[in-house]
Amino acid sequence: MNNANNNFLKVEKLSISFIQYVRATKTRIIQPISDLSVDIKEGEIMAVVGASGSGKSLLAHAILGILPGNAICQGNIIYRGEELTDERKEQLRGKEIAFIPQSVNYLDPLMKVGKQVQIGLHKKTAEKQQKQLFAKYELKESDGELFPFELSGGMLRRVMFATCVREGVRLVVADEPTPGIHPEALSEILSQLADFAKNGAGVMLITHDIVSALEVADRVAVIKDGKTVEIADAKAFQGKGEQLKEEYTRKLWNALPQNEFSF
Ligand SMILES: Nc1ncnc2c1ncn2[C@@H]1O[C@H](COP(=O)(O)OP(=O)(O)OP(=O)(O)O)[C@@H](O)[C@H]1O
Ligand code: NI
Repeated sequence: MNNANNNFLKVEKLSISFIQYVRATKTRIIQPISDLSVDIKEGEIMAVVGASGSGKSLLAHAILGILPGNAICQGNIIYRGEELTDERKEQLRGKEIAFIPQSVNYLDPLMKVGKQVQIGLHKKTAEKQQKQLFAKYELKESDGELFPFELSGGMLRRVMFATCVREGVRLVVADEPTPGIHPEALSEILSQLADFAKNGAGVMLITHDIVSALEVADRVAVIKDGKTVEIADAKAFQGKGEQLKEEYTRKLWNALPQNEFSF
């Protein structure tokens, strides 16, 4: 591995705190992320797993530069050898760095979904490309004329996926892209992520679904209470987890329904 590749994306000792107003005059600080480090190489899929509330979405939002205004973010985020400043994040967001958000509320409620998928595509070919993307994600052509509230959760998720398939994408951050997706579309989404990686992009796949993630991930970062517990090769998730370093990771692995009875 050369140096440039190692420096593709490096999140080092990230901490995120929020100032909360308890009463009119009193404030307190909460720190959901305190010591989080993760890195992604070019062409690699890094799964980020952890319980609800462990800080996965905040990590994604920190990389994208879309944390709420009252968040205090410390630590380093290095992208392709350079500090990812707020300004840089804004420049790259939706272009080199694609985001599939966890909540479908990120879609514009007042814009037809077909139009939303056309944003960022070359004007001349946008409509054609959007239709191809719809076909790829098993959306009907007529669905493009619908507003977000007229689509099911699974359909919305597929629309969001289509919005990030763009030429020139180098980093894809997908925050729980698979819930509510039926099995065929799920494998399509996983293989799309694998395609991004094959084309040289780095992919961060945030998910609760370790089993699906392992189908495509190269490594897995395990997050607990805003800290990195372990970063393991996907291959280490087998048997009873003997190759995993941390007790917490082994427990997570062994608690999966298909592993529970393997003792
Ligand atoms: N704007 C905010 N202000 C205060 N606390 C916040 C804010 N956003 C998130 N948090 C807290 O930070 C913690 C981590 O939240 P985050 O959304 O990153 O969790 P997550 O791992 O993505 O969970 P899930 O799997 O349920 O999506 C939670 O305890 C949450 O309450
Ligand atoms: Ni989340």
